[in-house]
Amino acid sequence: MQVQQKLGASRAMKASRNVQRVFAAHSDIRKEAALRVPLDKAHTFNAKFVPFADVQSNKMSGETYSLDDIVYRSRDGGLLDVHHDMKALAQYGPDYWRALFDARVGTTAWPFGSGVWSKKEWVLPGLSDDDIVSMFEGNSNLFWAERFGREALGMTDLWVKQCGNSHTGSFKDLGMTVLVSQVNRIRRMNPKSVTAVGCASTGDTSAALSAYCAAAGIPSIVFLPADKISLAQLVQPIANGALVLSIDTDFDGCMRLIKQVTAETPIYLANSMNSLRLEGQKTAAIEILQQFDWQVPDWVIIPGGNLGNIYAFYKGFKMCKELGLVDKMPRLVCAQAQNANPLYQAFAKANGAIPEIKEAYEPMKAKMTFASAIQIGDPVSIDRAIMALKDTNGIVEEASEEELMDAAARADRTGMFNCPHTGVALAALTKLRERQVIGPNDRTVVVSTAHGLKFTQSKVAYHSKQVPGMTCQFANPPVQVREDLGAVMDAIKTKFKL
Ligand SMILES: Cc1ncc(COP(=O)(O)O)c(C=O)c1O
Ligand SMILES: N[C@@H](CCOP(=O)(O)O)C(=O)O
Repeated sequence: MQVQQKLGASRAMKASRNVQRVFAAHSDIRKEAALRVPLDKAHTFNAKFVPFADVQSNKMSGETYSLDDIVYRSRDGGLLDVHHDMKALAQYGPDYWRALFDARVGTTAWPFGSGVWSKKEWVLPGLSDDDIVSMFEGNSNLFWAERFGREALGMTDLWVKQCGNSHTGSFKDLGMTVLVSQVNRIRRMNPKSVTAVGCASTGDTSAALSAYCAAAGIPSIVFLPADKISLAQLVQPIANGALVLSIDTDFDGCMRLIKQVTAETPIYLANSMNSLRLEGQKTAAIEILQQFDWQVPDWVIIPGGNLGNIYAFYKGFKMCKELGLVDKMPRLVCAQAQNANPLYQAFAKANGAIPEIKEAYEPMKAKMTFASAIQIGDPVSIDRAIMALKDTNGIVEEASEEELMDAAARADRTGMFNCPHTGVALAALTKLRERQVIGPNDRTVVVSTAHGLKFTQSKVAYHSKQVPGMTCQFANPPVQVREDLGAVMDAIKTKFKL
């Protein structure tokens, strides 16, 4: 044991040195990366696709696919998962991995300046650094929501992980860098294999896909439900040069179509049904642990739509536990909008008994919600989400339109600028605090999934009190004033009771 610890520590020091930039006479950081001393020539890390059912049952059937294969489903039509050689990773010990990941944070060394690729050995270990398409995504801030926690919820240890403070304004960048990098490799090996990359989207996936494809010079195509996404989201793929199809259906309809199109053409599927995406998204969980100096929070609350992200978080936490970087798992909460809540309905029907959720589950027709990016009635990753909840003693909670808008607006009053989906998570937290499920001193992380600036239409409607049937109790409408000192002074006196 001691020998392993010693080995771990010396390898960790070596690992830290490995991160340093080579500062050759090149201005190109890709070339610098090629000159870097390899981590360990002997390493045998590798990853492949396996049926998700094998992961669920913890029994490998022997059905596997290379990550270079264009395959989204197992032989029996089930989901796939990216399976890492955990034995090879375990040879290096927790000190090694912690030191390596910590040493890479915030560098400009290619590709480790990215929060995703700083964990490359756990993401896509076989990918050449040169195939990576990255905008140094990740490393998002995790901040102490001191005033909101204290005043609104009586909490001392509330944190918000700002995954929306990212290149295209949502957590989707984390998954898209991985997927587009892998496509880049596949196209390099066989240029005719993938003509374009496509997705169905409620706005954020399409923004991330089109940006990463544009960075790599790969054509992209996005299927959007007409009139159901925000203007800021719509303009992103347009600006990045994607083929934008605005389709007269909802997200679930777009998803059905893209599945058919990608099954019949050399268009590669970029939705989270493709498990490559989740390999990038899982790094946000590892980052949270790293930001807490490898301490595990009690709760992590995640807004859920297509339900890939909750599984990605679970997988990130689980890998850290399995490889000994931490000693427990947080409890996960999936927060859904009441108007698009198939998982919540099943959870309620099963009286919270997670093993019974699958039987109780029924897809639904999702209704309009301000949390438009999670207006999804038939989530592709339902089985993945159930596994994540089962293994973490998880909970599902819902938020009505008024609850989610109020929660976002109330938290905004303490300096945040939340998207409605983060509002769903904050409303779920409020309910769990009211019922004392989450305690006043429990360390709790709310995952903020998108930037509020992508959803200004809903905020304007709320603050103008233009939402039918909603009190908008935290509205702060602008005061219209004439260009006149007296009128200005009156407005100030009224507000501050001068
Ligand atoms: C802003 C935002 N929050 C939350 C989600 C939910 O993530 P998932 O679909 O992985 O459950 C999505 C996308 O669905 C999203 O775009
Ligand atoms: N909110 C998503 C919906 C699609 O989810 P995905 O993770 O399966 O791509 C979006 O922004 O499109």
